[in-house]
Amino acid sequence: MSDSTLSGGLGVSTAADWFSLLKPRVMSLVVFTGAIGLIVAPTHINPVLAFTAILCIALAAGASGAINMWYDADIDAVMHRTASRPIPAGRITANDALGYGIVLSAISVLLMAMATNLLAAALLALSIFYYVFIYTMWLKRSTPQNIVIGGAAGAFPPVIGWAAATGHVSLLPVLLFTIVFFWTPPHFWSLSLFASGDYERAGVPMLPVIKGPRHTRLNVMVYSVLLLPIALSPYLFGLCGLFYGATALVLSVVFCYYCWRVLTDQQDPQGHSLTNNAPARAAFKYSILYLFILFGACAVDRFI
Ligand code: HEM
Ligand SMILES: CC(C)=CCC/C(C)=C/CC/C(C)=C/COP(=O)(O)OP(=O)(O)O
Repeated sequence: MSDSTLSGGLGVSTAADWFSLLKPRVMSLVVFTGAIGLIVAPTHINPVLAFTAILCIALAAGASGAINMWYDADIDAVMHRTASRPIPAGRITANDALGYGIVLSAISVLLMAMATNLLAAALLALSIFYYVFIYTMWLKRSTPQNIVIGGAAGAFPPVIGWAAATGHVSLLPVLLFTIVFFWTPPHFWSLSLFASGDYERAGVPMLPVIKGPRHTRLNVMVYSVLLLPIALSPYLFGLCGLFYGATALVLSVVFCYYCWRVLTDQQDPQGHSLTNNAPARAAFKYSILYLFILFGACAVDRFI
């Protein structure tokens, strides 16, 4: 426990506040995809080192989340969804969060280098750099394509997991990267359809704010269709078996259906939802289930 002061007032931070700076719920899926990258790699790695590598991915993802919250404290304070986070609520100072993020980032990269290899550590450092500098500091506030380009940061973990186990990168982890890359737009733009008021208030140029809901719905649909063959590609390239292929097909067709519901949601003439964005909320929830099951199937496929 520690006392923290922000210009707005005095707050007392709890361990839960420090934990929440790591964005644990979002990061759980990031860490899961990283763990799967490690598990499906052909090389056997000592279980203690494997656990350490996964811990490093979790630490790095969390640390970059804390640095993101330091940088974004101004917009987080304006958005309803984020206003109660520890920095805007005044329970942790922005500087403390920055120091925490930097220290954890350094520990994660050094520990990864010691426990596994330099390639995994370098990729881990690159993903922190990408999320903090490319997405958070540069793209997020400057272009509605922010999450397409910036989303690459969240796609690195399976490659890092694979590299930690093998010391190199090959086709399967690259395909897993590509899956997360094409999954991110329908995941985030579904959410942005029902959270666009927040982004508009904060002046963040997310797609629905700049191009409107109709254009965003179309993009959600297009990316879900593009994702279908990409999700199937590990099977089509012979790197995963029929179990994975069938799971990917069913999951992806269902995802396309959810996105179709987003596209054809009842709308007013400006394209605003008349159903409180029920289809977009459903597609967002499903997107998370989709990636968990798809990556889970990839691992199961290796062992059957
Ligand atoms: C630039 C890319 C991305 C953006 C902008 C984004 C944005 C968001 C936002 C704003 C939320 C709502 C979080 C909240 O209310 O606290 C969310 C939820 C979530 N995201 Fe993403 N996301 C991105 C990529 C990813 C990636 C790559 C993953 C994992 C591989 C992921 C996993 C999740 C999960 C699991 C949740 C649900 C958290 C919960 O249960 O509250 N996201 N995302
Ligand atoms: C290993 C490693 C470093 C992985 C990086 C993980 C990563 C980049 C995840 C991206 C997902 C994410 C938290 C987006 C939040 O966007 P936002 O910051 O705009 O969301 P917010 O409005 O909730 O702050």
